[in-house]
Parts: sequence; structure tokens; C-alpha cells
Amino acid sequence: MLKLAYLGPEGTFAEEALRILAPEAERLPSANVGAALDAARRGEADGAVVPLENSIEGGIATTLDELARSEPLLITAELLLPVEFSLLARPGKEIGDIKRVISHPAALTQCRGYIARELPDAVAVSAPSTAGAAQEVALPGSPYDAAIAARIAGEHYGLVELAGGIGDRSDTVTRFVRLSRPAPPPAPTGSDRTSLVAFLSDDHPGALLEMLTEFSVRGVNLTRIESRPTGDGIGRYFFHFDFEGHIADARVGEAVSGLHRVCEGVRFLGSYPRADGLAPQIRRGTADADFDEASGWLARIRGGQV
Ligand SMILES: O=C(O)C(=O)Cc1ccccc1
Repeated sequence: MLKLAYLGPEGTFAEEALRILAPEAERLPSANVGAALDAARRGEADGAVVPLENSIEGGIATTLDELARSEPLLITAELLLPVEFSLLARPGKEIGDIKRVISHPAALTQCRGYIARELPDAVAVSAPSTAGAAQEVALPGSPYDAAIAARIAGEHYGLVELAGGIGDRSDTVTRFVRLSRPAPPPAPTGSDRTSLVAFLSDDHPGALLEMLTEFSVRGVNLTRIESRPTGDGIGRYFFHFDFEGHIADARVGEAVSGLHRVCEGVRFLGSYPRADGLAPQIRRGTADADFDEASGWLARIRGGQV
């Protein structure tokens, strides 16, 4: 039976994402994003489901850095999950009692306005996951008074909901990805996204523009670009790119090989169906047929047919 690791414990948004992405899979909860990915790498699970970015805070740094630096894994699917946060405490507590609140950093950021307004004196502490925070608060003698997590996590760990819908925006969406060990990507669907990480060869004027040009001249539309520090000092960065299309598409393949030529290194992170089902607008001269026709023409002129 297919087994997938996820950011646990039970009751995380990652679990909700996994249940939608692979309802039939056996679920292996992991203590944090790194542990879920390691379970997939080591073969304890067939893959993993982890959050990649959300619509307020942007990229989930641990996921982005793990995918860029640790043993390679491939993204095979994505899911956009609307998330809603609740303030959860042990029975008997009231909002006025909350002095220490705990949650995943992405949840704390997305509830920043609520915390500032309703819990101005509370200290906010990070946990590896929202449900992990709820589990911690439920422990007798826990130093934390409340957790921010999904309502269902509160039900699971015997907490009461002091407030619901406490996110600063009601339309927050988190993008989750399913990963597997390296393998050929899923077949193109016509509505696909490709992800990769590119490392600069050296720091020089226009280095980022050189990378962007590889996409631009082939009509490849970017959907996300994010810089992350390499860890080698202030001012040293690598870049995450998401873009429309599949590695099997000529324009995408050409852009990715172009990047490989101008960068120190490129790590392919996968081509997979887009959750929103949108199809790319193919610009004039960048369809597969155009690339085929052009390489046929080049072969002919090289063969002397001018
Ligand atoms: O901690 C969780 O439940 C997660 O799945 C990570 C997360 C945290 C906050 C918003 C979306 C996802």
C-alpha cells in the first residue's frame, strides 16, 4: 500500500492536504518537514506531503531549503488548500488567561493582527506544526496557554475553541506539494508547472537577468521566483523558480538547458499538474512544432540546403 510521510502529528493542515492528494495512502506522521522528507528519502515512505508556500507569507523556508540542499526529491503533485485558524486552549481557560501562545511560524504570521489586537501581552512561540502545538498545549502542566491550529486539531487533542477564523485574511491559501524519490516526472497534461533551483556561477551585474532571459526568450511564464541565502555569507543567494509548462515541452526544455549553461548548478525539482488547471498561453514561435521546424531548418542549412 502506498505510504506517505507528512508534517504531523494528526490534525495538521498537511494531513488534510495528504487526504485530498492521496485518499488511499497510508499516512506516516513526522515531527517536522525535514523528518517527513527524510522518511521519503530513506524509503520508510514512498513519498511525502509538505507545505511549500502560502498566500500571505510566501515560501516555507524549511521546505525550500531542504529541497534545494538535501538529497534530491521530485515534486509530483500540488494542492491549494484554504486554511482557517482557531485559538485553542485547555477547558476552563479564557482569552484573558492567554500569556503564551504556540503555533507553526506560518500560522503565527497569518494571525499576527489577531494576536496584536486580542492577545497584546502574549508571547508567541514557534512549534514544528499547528497540530504539534495543540498537542503540546493539551499536556497537563504545559507552559503554553493556547495553540493556533485547525479546529479539528482542537477536537482531536481535547482543547476548546476560544475563537475561530482568527486569520488576518479569510482567503488564505497554502500550497502543498507531494514529493517522491527521483523518477521520471508524471506525463504532461497541458496544464503543468515546473520547479527548479538555480545557483549563480558568480556574482556579477546582470546575473539574475541572464537567468530570466533564458525563460523570457522561450516564452516561458514564471509563476514564482524566490531568493534564499546560500548560507555562505550576506549577499550570497540561490533562486527558486516555478514556471508554466512541463520539462517535456520544447520551450521549457530549452530554457532549462539554457539555465544549466549559464548557472553554476541547476536542480530540477519536478514537472507536475497545476492545481488551478490553467493552461499556458503559448507565444508565437514557442510551440513544440516551432522548435521542431526550426531544428529541421538548422539541419538543412548545415547540410548545405540554403
Ligand atoms: O502546521 C501545519 O498544520 C502545517 O501543515 C503547516 C502549515 C502551517 C500554517 C499554515 C499552513 C500550513
